Amino acid sequence: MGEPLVELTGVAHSYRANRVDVPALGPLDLRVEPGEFLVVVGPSGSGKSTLLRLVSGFERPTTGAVEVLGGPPVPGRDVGTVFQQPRLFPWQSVAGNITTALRWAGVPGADRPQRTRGLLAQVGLVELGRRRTWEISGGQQQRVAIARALAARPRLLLMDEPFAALDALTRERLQEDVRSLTDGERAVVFVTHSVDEAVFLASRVVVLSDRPGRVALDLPVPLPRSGVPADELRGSAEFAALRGEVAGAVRAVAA
Ligand SMILES: Nc1ncnc2c1ncn2[C@@H]1O[C@H](COP(=O)(O)OP(=O)(O)OP(=O)(O)O)[C@@H](O)[C@H]1O
Repeated sequence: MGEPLVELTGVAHSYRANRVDVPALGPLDLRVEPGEFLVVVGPSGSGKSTLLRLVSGFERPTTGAVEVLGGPPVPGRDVGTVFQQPRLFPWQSVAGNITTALRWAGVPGADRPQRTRGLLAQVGLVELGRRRTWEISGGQQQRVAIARALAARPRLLLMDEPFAALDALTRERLQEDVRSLTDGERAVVFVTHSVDEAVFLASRVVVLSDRPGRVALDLPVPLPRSGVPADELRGSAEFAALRGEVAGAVRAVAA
């Protein structure tokens, strides 16, 4: 095993609300290696978003240590993030949103047009660069959000229920595209409520228990990551078996 991209050691997090500590997550240990597509599933309120906030550095753990790339995470520097809502700038074009992200990432002005075109191509939106963000569909907006998150070439991509607001067909198409976002270098941590989505996307699924979330199941998903059509994969016996195992764990923690 190489150097982990993410390492959580004895991490627990509580929020303080109305003078009461509300335990939200942990204690838990978790490592994410380069190339992993980790999908986190768990009941509502089990601390999934809290986990992402700790990894992105927007929140510090109450106890334990969070390390990203070997040190404490610096918000906005180490990771790209995609949320449930695309959060695009409506006063900019599709391409403009991506160019702005490149500028924030410190990419020199002369390189930005070419990098913008490359990112548009990567998310299948070359034709739509000049449109305003309200002139494209919800699925296309979420593609722009993904391109924007990739602008800084982050080693780690965090995705917090990014497809929850999309229709089923659009959601499946985006899942097929997003599945290939990991490579030997990059890892993805993806949060969802959907067991099907988890098994389709993941190279590994973690199921969190009810609040405060702890690791109830940590399951490798050894499905092929290329060369098999998505429909065939979703219809396979291996897929069904893994889905059954994850669904069983989700039912058990919810009971
Ligand atoms: N800023 C906050 N202040 C107080 N409590 C909070 C805060 N943010 C989250 N919580 C509480 O911490 C717990 C975990 O919240 P979190 O949003 O991480 O869960 P989640 O698993 O992402 O939930 P969901 O699936 O519903 O999005 C919940 O009980 C929530 O009410």
